[in-house]
Amino acid sequence: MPASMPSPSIRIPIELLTPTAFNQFGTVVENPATSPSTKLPVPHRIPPPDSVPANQGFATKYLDVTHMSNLYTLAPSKKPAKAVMNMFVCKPREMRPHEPSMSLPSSWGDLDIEDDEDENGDYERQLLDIGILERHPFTTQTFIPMGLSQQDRHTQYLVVVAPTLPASASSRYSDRPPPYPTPMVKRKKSFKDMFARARPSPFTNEATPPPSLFSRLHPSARPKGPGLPDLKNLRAFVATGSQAVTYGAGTWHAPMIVIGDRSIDFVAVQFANDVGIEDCQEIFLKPNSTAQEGVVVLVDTDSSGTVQVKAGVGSVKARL
Ligand SMILES: NC(=O)NC(O)C(=O)O
Repeated sequence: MPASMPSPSIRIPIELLTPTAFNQFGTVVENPATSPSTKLPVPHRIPPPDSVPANQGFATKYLDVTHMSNLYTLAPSKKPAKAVMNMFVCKPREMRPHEPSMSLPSSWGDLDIEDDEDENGDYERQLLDIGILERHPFTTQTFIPMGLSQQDRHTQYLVVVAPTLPASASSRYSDRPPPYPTPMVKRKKSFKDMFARARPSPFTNEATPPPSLFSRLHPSARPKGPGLPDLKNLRAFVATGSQAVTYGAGTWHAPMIVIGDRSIDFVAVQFANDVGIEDCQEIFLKPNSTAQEGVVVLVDTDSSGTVQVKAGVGSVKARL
């Protein structure tokens, strides 16, 4: 893994965190009955998880609300992982004042980057520089905020994620790729075994290859591939205190970002084996020589400090 990669000058708008919008990166855990997503048009909703009555009728139990994966059996060290819960107490980030720039708008979503005022002219736009991304190739990671309500408008958090570039597009930055889970291919010993892998199979009617280890995982929990982050398609979502988020294994993400008045305590649930490069891989984003700035999230807040949604579902005058 290179220590850094060149980054374009790019400005990212903020979107509403919804299960559908976050789908390719992992899952959003929230109460389906009170989720802001219930107000979205039907095509933007994901069916709620199955539920059953529990606790003698005093609870509704939603089943399998997020999908965890432990892929450490594929790690080079073979050191087994254990399930861990860590706590991250995340301080509010410093931002810099807005200034016009020649930076490109992100290639995802519509964005009028000059639109920084409401009808009363009292929105404030600030700039948040994203200088590092990280991923956990062998595990999902779930961040659960504590003590923050859905109504809290003075403190919110951002989830910043990037798709993964194809490995071929990443090779020019790296000679030695860092460890990444790849399904093991067992060596076949007999001709029968070798032919059994041919498709269409001479021995069965199967026409499709056997399912890989990853296809048995929920799509949100599957590893995203060994490549570097696709910075041009980076996305930034604003979450409320009633939402937890699970990053799929290997999803490139920024360290948790708190916007507002106070720290947020998160419990983070994941697997870990204490081998540094297998647990966490980081990459620094260095603006390239011609870039005026690097990767920047545009953070618009109203007079109460509420982060405004500027792209994606619910962006038109949307409020969380
Ligand atoms: N996401 C975040 O804030 N941090 C991590 O993922 C970590 O494991 O350090």
